[in-house]
Amino acid sequence: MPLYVPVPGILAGTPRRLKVWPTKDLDPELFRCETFFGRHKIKISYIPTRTCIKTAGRMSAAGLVISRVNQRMRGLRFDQNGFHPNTDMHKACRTDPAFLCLDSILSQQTFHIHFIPRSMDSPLLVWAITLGLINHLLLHKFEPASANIPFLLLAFEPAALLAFVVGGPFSTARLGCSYAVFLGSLGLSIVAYRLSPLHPLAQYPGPAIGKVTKLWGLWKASHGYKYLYHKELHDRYGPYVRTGEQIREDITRTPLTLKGLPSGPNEISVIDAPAVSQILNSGGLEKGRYYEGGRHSAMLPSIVCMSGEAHTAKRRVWNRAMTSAAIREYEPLVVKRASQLVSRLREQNGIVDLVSWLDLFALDLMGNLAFGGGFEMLRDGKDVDGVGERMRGFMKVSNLSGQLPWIINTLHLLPHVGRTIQEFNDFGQNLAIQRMQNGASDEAGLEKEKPTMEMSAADGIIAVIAASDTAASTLSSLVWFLLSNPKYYRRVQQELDNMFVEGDDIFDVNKYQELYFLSACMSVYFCPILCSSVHLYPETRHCVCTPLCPPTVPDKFTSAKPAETLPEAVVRTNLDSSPRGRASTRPRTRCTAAPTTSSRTPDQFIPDRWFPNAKFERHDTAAFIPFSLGPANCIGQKFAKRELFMVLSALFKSFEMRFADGFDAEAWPLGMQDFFVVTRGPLRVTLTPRKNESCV
Ligand code: HEM
Repeated sequence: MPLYVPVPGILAGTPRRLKVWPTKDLDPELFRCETFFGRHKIKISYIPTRTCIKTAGRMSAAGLVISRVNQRMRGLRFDQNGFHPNTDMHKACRTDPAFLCLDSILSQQTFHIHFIPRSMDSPLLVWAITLGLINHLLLHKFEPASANIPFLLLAFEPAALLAFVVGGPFSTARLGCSYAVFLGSLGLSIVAYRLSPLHPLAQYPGPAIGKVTKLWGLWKASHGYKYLYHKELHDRYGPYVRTGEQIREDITRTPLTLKGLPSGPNEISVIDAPAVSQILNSGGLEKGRYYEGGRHSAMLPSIVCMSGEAHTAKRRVWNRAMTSAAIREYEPLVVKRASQLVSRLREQNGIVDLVSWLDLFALDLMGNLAFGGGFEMLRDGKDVDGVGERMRGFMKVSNLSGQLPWIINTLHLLPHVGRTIQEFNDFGQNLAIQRMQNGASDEAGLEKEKPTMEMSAADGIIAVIAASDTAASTLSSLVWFLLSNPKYYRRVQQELDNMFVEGDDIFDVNKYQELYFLSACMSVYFCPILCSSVHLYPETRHCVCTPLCPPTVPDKFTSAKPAETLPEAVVRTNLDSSPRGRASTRPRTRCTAAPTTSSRTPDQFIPDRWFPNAKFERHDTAAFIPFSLGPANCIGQKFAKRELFMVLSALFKSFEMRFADGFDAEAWPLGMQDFFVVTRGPLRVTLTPRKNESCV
C-alpha cells in the first residue's frame, strides 16, 4: 500500500501527493519513519520548513531513482539518477501536481528524504475560512469586554477544527496553515465590514486606516502627537471624523441594545460645539473604558473611572472639598508655595528652566493638598523621588492602554505595563498611609464614613495627576505665549503694576477679578493642551473629552445648530444611546471631542477677543470649555483659576522675563507630547528681579 504524503499546495488547490512505495510501518502522524526498499533502509523525515522537498545526505550517491514521474509533472528534468538538478523541487510541486515515486534503490546506503507535506487541503481551507467568518459574526454581535477569553478561543479554535472536524494529520505545518487561513479570513471580513457601507458609521469621513483598526490610533498616541493628527483630520474631513480612538461610550449591555452594534473602531471625533455639548452634558454619554487604562486591579476605582450613581456619589465627596470656603482654606498653602517658587527662582540668578520649576511647584502644592505634604521639591530644587517622572510614566502606560479599551485587562498582564501601574499604585498607597498615620484623611469630618486607606490613595493620586500637570502646563504655556508676544506681555505687566502698587499683597484674591487682560490671556491660552490655550497647542485632555470648538472657527461649524439638524447618528449617539433608559440604536458608538483640533483655527493669540464687547464674528465662546462640561467636568476649576492667578501675578510682578539667549522659542511648542499629561521640553528663560518687588 502506498504512503501518501501531501506536499505543499495551498495555492494550487489540487492535492499533491508524494507517493512512496513499497511502504510499511509508516506513521503518517509522525512523518518520521523508516522503511525498507527490499534490503535497503530509508529514513523519511518530515521537516516543516519553508519550501521544498530537500534531498539530504548522499541521496544521489545512494542511487535513489525517482521514476515514473507523473506525466503531469511538466517541465521537470531529471538527471541520470532520476534527480531534479535543482534541489528546490518545491517550485515544481507547486506548479503541478505530481507523484514522485521512489521505486528502487541502487545501493545499500541509508539516506534521508526530507519533504514538506501538503499542509492544507480543501476541506480544511473551507472550514478555516468559515470559522473565521463565524468568529467575526460573534465578535461583532457580542463585543467582548475583555480580550482574555476571545484570545483563548481564537488560540484553540483552529486546533480544535483539525482535531474534531477535518481530522489529521495533526502536523505543525497543517496547524500553522489553518491558523493563517482562519486569521486571514477573520481579518479580511472585519476589514471589509468596517470599510463597507454596511457599517453604521459609514457616513462619517475619515482615514481608511482609522476605520479599520484602533492600532492606528494607538500608534499615533504612542508618539504623543495625536492632538496634531486630530487637527489634521478635522482640517481635512470637517467637524465629524471617524477615527480610531475612544473616549465616551454607552456601556449599556442589555440584550436589546446589543442588536446592530457598530463594531470595531466605532469612534467619531467631534468638534461641533452643539454636538459636543450634548455629548458631555447630563443625558449625554458616559465615560468610556479609556479611563481604566491605568487602574490597578487591587485599587478602588477613582472618580475619573466612575460613571452613573457611583460617580455622582464620589462627586459629592469631591465637591465638599472644593467649595468656595474650602478653597479659601487652601489659599495659604498656595501663597506659601508660590512665594517659595519666587524666592527659589530669585536664588537661581539668571537663566532657569521654567518648565522644571513650575512642575516642582505644582507637585509640591498638590502633595500638600492631597497627602498633607510629603514632597519638598522646591526646597531641593529637583524632584528627588522622581514623582513627576513616575507620574508621566504611569500616565503614558495608562493612556496607551486606554487606546485599546477592550484589551485593557490583557495589556495589564504585560510585564512593563503591570509593573508601572503596580509601582505607581504602591507609591500612592504609601503616601496615603503616611497621611493617615498623621491623622489627616478627613480633617473636617465631613464624611459619614471615614475614608479608607485605599480610598485616600485613589483620590490622592487623582488629585495629584489632575491638578499638577494641568496647572503646570497651563502656566508654562502661558509664559511662553506672553514672552513670544511682547506687546501682550507688556500689557499684562502694566495691568499688574496698576493693580498692585507698593505695599499691596499680590495674593489679594479680591483683586484678581479686575485683572481683565490677564484673564483674557488665560482664556486664550488656558492650558496649551487644554483649551483656549488649548486652541493653540495640544490638548492635555483630548482624551478627556474637552470639547473643542475653537474660539474662532469657520462659521459653518459655530452656527447654533438645533439638535435635529445634527448628523443623525450623532444625535442618536448622544441621546438614544444614553444608558439612562432610552432605546438604543447605536450603543457603544464612542465619541471624543478633539480640543486642539479646531481650537487652533486660526493659530493666533488674540486675548482681546475675550473682552465682552470684542467684535470677533467667528468667536464662539460657548466652545471654550477648558474644564469640560457636564457632570464630569473639572471639579477643581475654581481652585485652578485661583492658583493660576496667584502664580502668574507673582511671577510677572517679580521678574522681567525673556527667552534665554540661544533658546529656540519657536520650537518649544513642538516638543509638547500628549500622553494625557503633557510632556514638554525645557523652557529656558532669563529672569531679572524687578525693582518694585515689594508685593511678594
Ligand atoms: C488648569 C488647570 C486644570 C484644567 C485645565 C483642568 C481640566 C479638566 C478637564 C478638562 C476635566 C474633564 C476630564 C474628563 O472629562 O474626563 C477635568 C476633570 C477633573 N479635574 Fe481638572 N483641570 C485643572 C485643574 C484641576 C485641579 C486643580 C483639580 C483638583 C484640585 C482638578 C481635579 C479634577 C478632577 C477630580 C476631575 C475629574 C472629575 C470627574 O471625573 O468627575 N483639576 N479637569
